[in-house]
Amino acid sequence: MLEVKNISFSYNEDKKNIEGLSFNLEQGKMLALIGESGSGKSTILKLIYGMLEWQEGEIYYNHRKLSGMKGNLVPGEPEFKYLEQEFGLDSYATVGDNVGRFLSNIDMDEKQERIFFLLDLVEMSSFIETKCIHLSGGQKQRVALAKVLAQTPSLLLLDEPFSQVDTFKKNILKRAVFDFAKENNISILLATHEIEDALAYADEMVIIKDGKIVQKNKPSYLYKNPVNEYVARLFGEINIFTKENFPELFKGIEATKILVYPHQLYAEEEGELQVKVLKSYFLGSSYLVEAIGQRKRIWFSSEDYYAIGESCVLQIHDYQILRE
Ligand SMILES: Nc1ncnc2c1ncn2[C@@H]1O[C@H](COP(=O)(O)OP(=O)(O)OP(=O)(O)O)[C@@H](O)[C@H]1O
Repeated sequence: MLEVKNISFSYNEDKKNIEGLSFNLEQGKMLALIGESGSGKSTILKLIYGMLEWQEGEIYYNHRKLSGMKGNLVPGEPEFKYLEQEFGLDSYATVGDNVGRFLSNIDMDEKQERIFFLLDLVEMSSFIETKCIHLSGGQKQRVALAKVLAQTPSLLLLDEPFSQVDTFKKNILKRAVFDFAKENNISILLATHEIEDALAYADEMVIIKDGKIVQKNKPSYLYKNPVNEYVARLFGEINIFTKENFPELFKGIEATKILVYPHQLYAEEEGELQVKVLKSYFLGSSYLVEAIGQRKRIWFSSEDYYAIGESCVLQIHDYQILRE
């Protein structure tokens, strides 16, 4: 179990980049750190890995207090692996050599087998003899993933691990990596902008803003109960209605601000909200329709296509109350 207790950290004296951060991560589980760019996700990974020195608080791993940067001759906790945004590969070594770099040479057949297994997992086995300098960004990222998995770490710190992998490969790769981690009881701390990764795979999500935790809970709980607009907006195109701007929508609703996801707004014969369509985005099984009503942008889902300029009336079928 990883226990982060009340950690604060500043790069310089002007401001705290991380403030009073506390969370736990049980062995074999996945926790996703989500937040806008500059909120502090990478800094948190670097602190836990031991590449930066925190000024306040404590971090424990399996009840052992981590001493951070000052406690290790070489930065980095030995049982942890960190996949940074820059990948950390040796460009002039082959793909196979990069993945096998820290594996034992005692049994060379076993080593080769392990390298091949991991490259197969990330669908890069045909590049085993290729020098990394000749790979694309997405291919490098896949090799880097195989490399951090090579020694089966007990905690994996991943910073935007699929950012350069194309959509075509992304889902296969995510499943392979996250399933491998589950089967091997590897804990994952994942920093990402991609909310879909967190929703589908994370056991818990920690939402970060300006170095502080805004909310933490299971993905399904956060989706249904975001504390404020910042958390709600992480879930994509949403509608926030205030009683002040849309009083007609608040009949029978005891709140002053509500969140309505696009799939909770239906175009119907009768409704409270008159809108004009700006654009329909085809999503495969449905359309996401962008419209304007009372000078505000409104998003709703529809099975039908709506043309630009078309008018329709929307009805709220469900909503979430925003407390802040
Ligand atoms: N080496 C550094 N020196 C000074 N300030 C830094 C340094 N690295 C990051 N920061 C600042 O710390 C804050 C958090 O940065 P961090 O990289 O952790 O954010 P992030 O959430 O990972 O962003 P992104 O999603 O863009 O990677 C930002 O305000 C950033 O400008």
